[in-house]
Amino acid sequence: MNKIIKNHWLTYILAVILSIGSAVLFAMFSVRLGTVVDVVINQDVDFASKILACLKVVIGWFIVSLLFTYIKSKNVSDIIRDVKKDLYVSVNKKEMKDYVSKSNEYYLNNFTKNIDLLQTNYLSPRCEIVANFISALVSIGTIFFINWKLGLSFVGVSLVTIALSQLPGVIMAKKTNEFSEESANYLKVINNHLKGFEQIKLLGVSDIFLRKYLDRDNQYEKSRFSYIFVSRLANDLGLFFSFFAQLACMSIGVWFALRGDITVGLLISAINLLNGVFNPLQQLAYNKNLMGTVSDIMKSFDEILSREKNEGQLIQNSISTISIKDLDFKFGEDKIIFEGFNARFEKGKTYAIVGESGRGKSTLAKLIMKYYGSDQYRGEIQVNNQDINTILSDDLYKKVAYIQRNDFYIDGSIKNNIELYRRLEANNSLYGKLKFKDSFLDKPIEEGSRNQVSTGEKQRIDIARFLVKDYDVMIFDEPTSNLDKETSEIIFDLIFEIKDKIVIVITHVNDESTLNRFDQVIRL
Ligand SMILES: Nc1ncnc2c1ncn2[C@@H]1O[C@H](COP(=O)(O)OP(=O)(O)OP(=O)(O)O)[C@@H](O)[C@H]1O
Repeated sequence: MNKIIKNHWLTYILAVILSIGSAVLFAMFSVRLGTVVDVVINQDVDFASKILACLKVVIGWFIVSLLFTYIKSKNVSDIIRDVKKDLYVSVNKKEMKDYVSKSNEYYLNNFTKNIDLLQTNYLSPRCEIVANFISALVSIGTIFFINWKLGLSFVGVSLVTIALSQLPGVIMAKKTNEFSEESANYLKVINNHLKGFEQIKLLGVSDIFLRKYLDRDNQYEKSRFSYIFVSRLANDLGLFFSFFAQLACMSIGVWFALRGDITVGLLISAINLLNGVFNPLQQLAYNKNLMGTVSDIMKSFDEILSREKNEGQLIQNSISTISIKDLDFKFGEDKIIFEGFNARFEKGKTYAIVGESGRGKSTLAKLIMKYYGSDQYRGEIQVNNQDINTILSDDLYKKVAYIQRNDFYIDGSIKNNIELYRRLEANNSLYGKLKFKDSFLDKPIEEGSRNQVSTGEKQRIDIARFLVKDYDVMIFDEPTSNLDKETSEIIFDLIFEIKDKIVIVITHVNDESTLNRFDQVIRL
């Protein structure tokens, strides 16, 4: 994160320079305002030129402040754009095992809510805090210039104000984290309920799910309330301390004027300069508290951004064997899936993996596809006698296809959904074998019309996405589960047409005639 932020040092420095300019012009305006008052009191003839000088400074201040706001916004939006880009790239470069260890909503929350919090609670305050500090410094410096004793007294009062304004920072940090966490939980529930809309409706369980939703939303809104309240409270407390401080400073100023240490005009200048001290100081304390709230969010970004180097060897030659040796694997402490399991798959042969539901058929495919790390199982999984953990994952996925049911679609035609933006050669014979007519391939599958594609058709789309490319190994996970007998036979015919590859089919089909077509049937 810090690296991305540092990359935008130029706009940040520019913003700092402009904030110095704005503070200096504000101080100049305050001093000139005092001279205008003194001119009036002394009935000087130079009144018009003093007013004009004052006006020029105000216009200058406005232009510089406008530029500051523009550059600050640019700095913030450029950083946000880069953070999001890096997050997207990092998520896509994650190893399968790392990605699936977190929920989709965890990532979604980081791309949305946490990005917003990064902007409001860190990047914007980060620019403003410097402007706040500089404004306070220049204004106090100018007061020193008017009268150093007055300046010294103001510094004392300011320091006390800053110290008191820090108090709510710790609570603010806690409430921000709670708000972010509750947002992720909320996203999870709402996302799931929307996905399950049809089931909820058809089962008539809307009321139950409404209650579940309200429970979760209640937690979320409570955390939002605490977050907003504590943030506002911090701001109001800052204002409260600042009012007291201004009152104290003003009293000190009047006392100096009464003693004749400063003129009435300079007293007015000093009082106006107090705006350049206390508003920014109050903002500074508030911004500092805000910036302290995002440390957990930053850690979360860093966690996503941290990329294990995608290292590993390429698979030498085309894949001729996959061996599983003495595999022990369990979920949690007691759900044993494999114990001393051995299997060997060879090029040119077809394998059926059968077994009752929940035995671990898909888990076996996922182990080969590195969904689980080597620290999660014992034994060895080898491709061409190379341990899969030493193999570059992307190379594995280039050579091994794992075809499973999924609901990933892009807006476009069925053909676009098979091709998924890849430049592929025409596959008319494959489409013909899969019974895809031209009218079907051109059919739109956009948001809203997805229900117009049947489950069996979707299943064939899933299969076609992989069959259009050349792989050494093809693992089909229940390729015919939603297909009629005739289409199932077409799919099996297609599968058995595949030559010179390792073909593994996870299936519930148990008719002997189909199973007999495989070279080996592995029963789990
Ligand atoms: N990430 C996980 N955490 C905990 N348990 C899991 C996880 N993934 C799967 N399981 C459990 O492990 C068991 C094996 O799952 P798997 O999907 O491999 O079964 P399967 O043999 O393919 O079943 P089916 O034929 O029903 O698809 C199941 O009981 C499943 O509930």
